[in-house]
Amino acid sequence: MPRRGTVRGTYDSPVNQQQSAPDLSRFRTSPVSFASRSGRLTTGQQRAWDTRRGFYLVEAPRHVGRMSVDPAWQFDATAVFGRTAPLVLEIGSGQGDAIVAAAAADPDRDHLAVEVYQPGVAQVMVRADRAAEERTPGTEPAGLPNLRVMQVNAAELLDTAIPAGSLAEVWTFFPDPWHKSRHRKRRLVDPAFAEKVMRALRPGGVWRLATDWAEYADQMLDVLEAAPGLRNAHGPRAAAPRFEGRVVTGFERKAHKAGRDITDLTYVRA
Ligand SMILES: C[S@@+](CC[C@H](N)C(=O)[O-])C[C@H]1O[C@@H](n2cnc3c(N)ncnc32)[C@H](O)[C@@H]1O
Repeated sequence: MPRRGTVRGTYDSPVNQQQSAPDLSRFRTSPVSFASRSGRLTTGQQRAWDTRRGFYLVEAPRHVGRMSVDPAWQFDATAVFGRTAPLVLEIGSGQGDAIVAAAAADPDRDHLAVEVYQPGVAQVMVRADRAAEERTPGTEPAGLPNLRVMQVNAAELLDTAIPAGSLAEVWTFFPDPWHKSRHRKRRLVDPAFAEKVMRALRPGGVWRLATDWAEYADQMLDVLEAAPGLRNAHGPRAAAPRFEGRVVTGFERKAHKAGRDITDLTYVRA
């Protein structure tokens, strides 16, 4: 039986925390790639959360944890965006730097940011309204119509909610490295996760990754080169040139300061 503290730290908090006798069938049995943390929202983030989540946030019914997705639920891109267009999904979008810039620059594609950390989710909304306002200064921000955000575990979203073969691109920039050996099992990019991404990508769809941990880059290469149905766009075990849509974030700046190189990777679904 999992100890409550262990469950919260490694497996995502249960949905039914308020029950005095929790239903343990609704606890996760495998570790998640994120730490269960509740950050304070800034005033601007709180305002965006209160007033703009009706527009930007796509909510999914939960299953075994606060960030889980009910396996019966389906993401319907046509209903969400009101049109059919190529869809880019960013996993662990952080503060939304890359996905908001992409949505603002490319109105012909739709964009879905997936992030578990609430201040990050709210910051996507703040940035998106700012980008929309820059496009049409002086008007009340209607927002970026081709951007939405979800606060869920991306692994579950990809597993069951995203229709097979529906994504044009998946981005995974600076996934948490979990560098202590006892935490390695929490790394996002493993064979099971690669299988989920592969399933969700359309044929010819592209998975872009970046990391500043050389040893995680090696793990990514081991996993992705062995993944049936994925092909390295630049040749076996080759790094990709820096993806120009990958906006420089604090993670990259910190890595450079510490003398770590960034590895970009690009894989194409056969
Ligand atoms: C190191 S940060 C990088 C953020 C951003 N990609 C960047 O480059 O600035 C990793 C982010 O992934 C999020 N994350 C980790 N596991 C996740 C998961 N399973 N689903 C969604 N978000 C996740 C974390 O909350 C964190 O914000």
